[in-house]
Amino acid sequence: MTNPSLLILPGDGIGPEVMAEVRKIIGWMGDKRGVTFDVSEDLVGGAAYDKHGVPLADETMAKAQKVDAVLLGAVGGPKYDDLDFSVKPERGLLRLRKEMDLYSNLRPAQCFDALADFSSLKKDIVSGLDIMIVRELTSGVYFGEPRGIFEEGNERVGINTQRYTESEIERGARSAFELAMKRSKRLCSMEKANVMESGILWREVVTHVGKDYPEVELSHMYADNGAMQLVRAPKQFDVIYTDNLFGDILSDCAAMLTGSLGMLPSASLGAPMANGRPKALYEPVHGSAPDIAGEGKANPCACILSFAMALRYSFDMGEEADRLEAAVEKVLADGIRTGDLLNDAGVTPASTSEMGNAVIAALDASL
Ligand SMILES: NC(=O)c1ccc[n+]([C@@H]2O[C@H](COP(=O)([O-])OP(=O)(O)OC[C@H]3O[C@@H](n4cnc5c(N)ncnc54)[C@H](O)[C@@H]3O)[C@@H](O)[C@H]2O)c1
Ligand SMILES: CC(C)[C@H](C(=O)O)[C@@H](O)C(=O)O
Ligand SMILES: [Mg+2]
Repeated sequence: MTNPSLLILPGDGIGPEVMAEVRKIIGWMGDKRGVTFDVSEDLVGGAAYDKHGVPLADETMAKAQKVDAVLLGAVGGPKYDDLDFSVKPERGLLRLRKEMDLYSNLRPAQCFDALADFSSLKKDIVSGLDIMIVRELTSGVYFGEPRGIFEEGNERVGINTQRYTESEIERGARSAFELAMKRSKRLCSMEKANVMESGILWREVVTHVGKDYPEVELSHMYADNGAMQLVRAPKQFDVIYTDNLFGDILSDCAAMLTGSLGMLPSASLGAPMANGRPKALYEPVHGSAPDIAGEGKANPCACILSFAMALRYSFDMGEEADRLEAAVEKVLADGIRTGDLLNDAGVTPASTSEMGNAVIAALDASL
């Protein structure tokens, strides 16, 4: 049997720093669990632009299409702010999502007990929180045409188009309903049907798909209210299904419920490949964090937990994923924290690599 294959794209800023900790875990799995991955590595984002003049080389795209799963760190940074839009680092990530057709983006927000005190919200509001945002990832205003900056009379106009077909809404909805079936059978769909035609269609299609899942309790909410409800009473939600842009914003918002953006993993899944595994890319929800890049301060948990999602969703290794998640939880419970999870100036934060080493020690202790 061939080993499962992984393409690692560390990217920019703190991307390579947090990915180094995932590499340690991949090594540990080979040494201690007899699970070996065929790992290749390549460039994405600004790092790819520096070498190839594009944020994702065609060869890298082709490799991503072939592997069982892609792990991505983060892209972007101020160095690239003035680049032409077509070669900005973020375009590399968007190309991967679009060409791999990764339409279902799972962004879980789970508040570990050890961090309940650390959230900016009151402990009883977030403690025990475990929600899943399903973000449609390959359409909507991120990709709709027409788009661009055009001359209009004596000024310019910037245009982006929110566009959704029924089938795009439907396939994402099915993935959200399937997840709801495995969880507590509650799904809340968020759009703005009060002001957007695409929102009206969204609500209709999701309602229609819901007829195939009679056990799932479906509700609808305007996305602005959804943002407010997420900070008012987040535990009312289980699975949330929403569009590309609302999902981007709502998931950053949900991140703070867990204590830090440095805690939120994600899985971007597409249709099954010939081997039955879904096309997949795993990445932390956070970006390249230019304000702390290069200082060894980044929290690697989001990237490590993204790898745990890869074990679960791409490789059917649910027990190994549970073990890794439990190891992260133990490290946090033991009080080992990077700076984003500390507010006591008297405590020295763990570095990125100390945090990764602590996870390895917790994994060792779990055997
Ligand atoms: N998936 C991605 O690659 C991705 C996601 C979001 C933003 N970006 C890009 O990253 C760049 C910076 O964007 P931004 O500053 O708006 O968002 P960001 O997520 O990079 O940072 C926001 C804040 O959170 C902190 N933070 C983020 N991740 C952290 C971690 N792991 N540990 C500790 N602190 C962490 C940062 O220090 C910063 O203060 C931009 O170029 C943006 O386009 C990329
Ligand atoms: C970097 C950017 C393209 C990306 C997005 O907007 O989708 C990011 O914010 C995310 O949340 O993954
Ligand atoms: Mg985002």
